[in-house]
Amino acid sequence: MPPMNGAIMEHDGFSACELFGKGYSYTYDDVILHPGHIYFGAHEVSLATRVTRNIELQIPIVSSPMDTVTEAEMAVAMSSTARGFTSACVTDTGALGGRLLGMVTTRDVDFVNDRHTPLSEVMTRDLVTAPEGTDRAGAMALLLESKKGKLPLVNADGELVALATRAHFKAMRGLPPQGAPALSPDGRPRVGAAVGTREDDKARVAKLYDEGGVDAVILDSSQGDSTFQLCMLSHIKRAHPELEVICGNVVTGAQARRLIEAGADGLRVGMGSGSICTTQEVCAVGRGQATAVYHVSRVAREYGVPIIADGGIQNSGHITKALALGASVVMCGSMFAGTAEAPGEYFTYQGQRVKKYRGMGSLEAMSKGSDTRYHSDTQALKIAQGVSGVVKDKGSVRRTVPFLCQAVRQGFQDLGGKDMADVRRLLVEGSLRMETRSAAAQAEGGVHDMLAYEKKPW
Ligand SMILES: NC(=O)C1=CN([C@@H]2O[C@H](COP(=O)(O)OP(=O)(O)OC[C@H]3O[C@@H](n4cnc5c(N)ncnc54)[C@H](O)[C@@H]3O)[C@@H](O)[C@H]2O)C=CC1
Ligand SMILES: O=c1[nH]c(=O)c2[nH+]cn([C@@H]3O[C@H](COP(=O)(O)O)[C@@H](O)[C@H]3O)c2[nH]1
Ligand SMILES: [K+]
Repeated sequence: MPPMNGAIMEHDGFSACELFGKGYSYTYDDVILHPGHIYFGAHEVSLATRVTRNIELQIPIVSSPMDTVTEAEMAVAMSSTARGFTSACVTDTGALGGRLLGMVTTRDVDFVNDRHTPLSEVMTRDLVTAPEGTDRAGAMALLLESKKGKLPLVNADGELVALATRAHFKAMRGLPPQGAPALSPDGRPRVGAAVGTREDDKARVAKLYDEGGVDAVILDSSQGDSTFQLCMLSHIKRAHPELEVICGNVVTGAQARRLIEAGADGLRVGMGSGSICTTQEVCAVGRGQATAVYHVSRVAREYGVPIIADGGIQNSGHITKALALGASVVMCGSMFAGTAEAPGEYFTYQGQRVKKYRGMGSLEAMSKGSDTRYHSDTQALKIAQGVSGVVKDKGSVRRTVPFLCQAVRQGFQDLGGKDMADVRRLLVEGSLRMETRSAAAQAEGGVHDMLAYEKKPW
């Protein structure tokens, strides 16, 4: 049971409401959270959350919709599902949960030239299966024994519940446990896509929804409180009422309220906080990210709308702070740029293995693709709001993300919050205490007085 919180009685530190009401713009490093009381193990902490009103995720981390961060490979890895598909299970409903009828692999279709051949004519019906609940070790043993590549898991009624594959187990060797994938009720990996707010983006939304089967779209603007977003939002809600719409970006309660009242199912928070962003320098607008997250979350919570803290995340501590200050999800660009799953090839820069990372408002990105968004095809002057550069090789997100999540679980444990709702309760009732750090306190909080050291996060 959570204990009575002594911190309030001690009047130590400040509640978020007190700290963020003082007229300063703070970011994650300015603020330090006070520990609460630990009464559970870190392994008991659940990070399950919502990214929109109706979409649940198993972990509170998503990758940025940027052309040097997220394409198909990143999306597949972030949803914690198997890489690539060379086979398909056939069920009587055409979906997970239906009765398993057979399986089609490349061996069944390699020499079938008529692409209209029904799967029922070529599929393998005589399958080795395992009962629902078979664990990883059991599935691997069965794959070894049967010498098959695929092992469908079925329940007592013969309905498909999962598929274990040799390729997946091989790919996962040496990686930490990946956690449960984020799936829709019919078993598809959850996916969202970013769109603009111009007339031709309506056709893109229709394609994404009808053919791509996306669960959510993000209206992707630096300043989301615009007539353009309100028009696009109302169009999507009329044309595709089932599609969840995330609006943004916003940094104030007023912006948030207008978009939520117009029907936004989620909000993306952050203006100029990104590692590649120059918006605050160029346009003079934005907000310190911790302050932005807190104030937007206060308004969004009134409506039960989740918010995404977007930009400026540099470490697991920043993720814990963003979630503790009211975000339901964090969005990372630079953390995931330079990973194996990010688009682009590695190359050598000053002796280091690197990949390209660039802002979507950089001159380079504008002249490739996001060009027409800025009307720069018809206007002579291009004003960049981002930079283009390189980041170091960061390995695989399949390694990074499980460690980040474990670090956040430990952060939640230190705060005394068992899950997102618990941490939210601490914030709202004011028992989550915090204060700002002086420059010297920030230096003390980092590594100091070492002649040489290696900083290995995990
Ligand atoms: N989070 C952040 O701090 C920032 C993010 N970015 C990223 O850069 C990219 C581009 O952002 P934005 O420049 O804000 O893109 P945007 O497409 O929202 O806006 C580009 C320009 O087009 C105008 N516009 C949009 N819809 C219109 C319509 N229907 N009719 C006429 N004009 C219209 C806008 O007012 C703006 O001047 C996005 O990926 C965004 O996430 C850029 C700057 C800051
Ligand atoms: O001012 C900006 N100019 C840009 O060109 C730009 N491109 C992306 N973004 C935003 O930055 C976020 C990623 O930030 P991080 O690298 O810090 O994770 C992303 O998720 C975006 O919100 C931009 N902001
Ligand atoms: K910045």
